[in-house]
Amino acid sequence: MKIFTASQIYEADKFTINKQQITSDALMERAATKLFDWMHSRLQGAQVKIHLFCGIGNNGGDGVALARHLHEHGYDIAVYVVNYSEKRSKDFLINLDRLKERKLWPEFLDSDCSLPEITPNDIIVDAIFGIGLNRAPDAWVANLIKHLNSSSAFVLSVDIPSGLPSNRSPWDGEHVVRASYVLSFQVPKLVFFLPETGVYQNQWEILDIGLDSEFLVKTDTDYELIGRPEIMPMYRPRLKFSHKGTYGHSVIIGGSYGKIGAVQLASNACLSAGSGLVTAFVPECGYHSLQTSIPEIMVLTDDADDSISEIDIPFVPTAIGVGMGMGTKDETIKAFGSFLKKVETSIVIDADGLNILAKQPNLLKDVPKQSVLTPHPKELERLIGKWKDDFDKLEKAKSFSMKNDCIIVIKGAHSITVYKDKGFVNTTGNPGMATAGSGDVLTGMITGLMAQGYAPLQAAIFGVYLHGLAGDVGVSTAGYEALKASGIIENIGNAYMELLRPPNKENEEKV
Ligand SMILES: NC(=O)C1=CN([C@@H]2O[C@H](COP(=O)(O)OP(=O)(O)OC[C@H]3O[C@@H](n4cnc5c(N)ncnc54)[C@H](OP(=O)(O)O)[C@@H]3O)[C@@H](O)[C@H]2O)[C@@H](O)CC1
Ligand SMILES: [K+]
Repeated sequence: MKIFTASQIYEADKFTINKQQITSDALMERAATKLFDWMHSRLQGAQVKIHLFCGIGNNGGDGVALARHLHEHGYDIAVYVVNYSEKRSKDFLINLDRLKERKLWPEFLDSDCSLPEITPNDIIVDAIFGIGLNRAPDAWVANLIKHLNSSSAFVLSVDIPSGLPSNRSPWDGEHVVRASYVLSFQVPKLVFFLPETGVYQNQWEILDIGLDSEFLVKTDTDYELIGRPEIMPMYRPRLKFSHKGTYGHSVIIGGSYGKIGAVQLASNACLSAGSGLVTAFVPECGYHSLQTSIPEIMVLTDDADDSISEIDIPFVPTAIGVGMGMGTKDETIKAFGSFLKKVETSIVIDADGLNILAKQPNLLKDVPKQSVLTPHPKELERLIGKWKDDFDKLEKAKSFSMKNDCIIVIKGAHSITVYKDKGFVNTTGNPGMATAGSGDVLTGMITGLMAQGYAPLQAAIFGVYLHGLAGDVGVSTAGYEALKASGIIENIGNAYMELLRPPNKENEEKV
């Protein structure tokens, strides 16, 4: 699903009004009807107090129109107009008049008003600011937002939590509505997925307000949300008349004394992702543990006992994953440098491989084109430098990717795979996956996918999705705290099955 910017949404708005020959008021009515239907189907007339806080723009207009529907269906509502500007929008005013025609008089809030009383059992509808927010809210509006946040009531935000800009971090985090739920129109907003701005909403859902599909299909976006519909077409089914050679020979390079487990996890994950053959290349000290823990893989060892000093692979691997647990000793840096000079096809670089590149940026020129880099936040910072906020981080990652022709997987709650000027935002995964070795598993999986013929960008996007899905299946039995990296590997198979399960299978079983 495409993630549009605010200006693209405004364009879609105009395009729809023109093409469908409707008024902007009719579009607002569609939005308000969808909001109402969502609430009504859940509340079914319950007499819970609903406080609607409406701004004076179109977000406020949505709120005022929703208030009318709620009133007509007998809900117990209180409407407040947050009067932060004289520039009221046309459709806001139309809907305000409709309320007044029904003898409903909102309370107008301004800088010297008293704050409405709200109890924890009430519901707040937050329609103060939408995607039109372009500066910090005035102090009294900020104060109102803080009051809403401290109420403990359920907060339903319209389109986007008020006070949260759609293209930058907030001016002050305390002046943003903390939404229990966001009903966002037509398309998700990028801020929902970034670590600094995602915290302002607990859950979000899209309401389809019928923005024109021609516009939505034809318009290119900088970001795309990756869910099952985007992943399925990438899947490469296994062929009946195939053998292990068909699915490639992966090599996983890494490990040092005390950190052989990282290679074990990556190799195992590589195999479970479907690589036909897997060879691990480790320092001598890793030989026995690898041979005994994973009988399916082959092991090559470095002459040195406790860290890598020379990388010598006596065949041409189909795919290579390198860096986990490798350390950054001088001889390892040297070995990694000469390895990069020899290798020709795209590789996957993780952990100490990335730390070495950060220490010695001159090595970047030898990294094969379209290699996949899988940094966690600290490793990313070492590579691309400090960032001001999440948006700056994405821009920096994009220019790094552009300059070095590499794919960067920015790991996080919603990992974002960046290639040149595009970002692919993942939707699977959970906090249980914030555990030792989870990243090694991901590197192994992406390598295993590349071995099977997935192009590097696809391997990264698909691998991140499958890794998250394996973690999601894993927590269903292990729980968040007990899920381990090896538990993620155990569920890679289940994740494939889940991916391939027909969407209606569950229903069929119930019949
Ligand atoms: N296409 C769609 O999907 C549809 C969208 N719809 C809805 O429209 C919403 C966007 O509406 P909107 O453009 O009127 O902006 P909104 O957020 O209500 O702000 C109002 C105005 O406030 C101003 N302003 C900004 N910051 C400020 C500040 N700190 N303090 C004081 N003032 C400030 C700024 O005006 P300015 O003063 O800069 O001229 C801004 O224009 C969208 O989120 C969705 O809910 C639906 O109706 C159906 C179709
Ligand atoms: K809002």
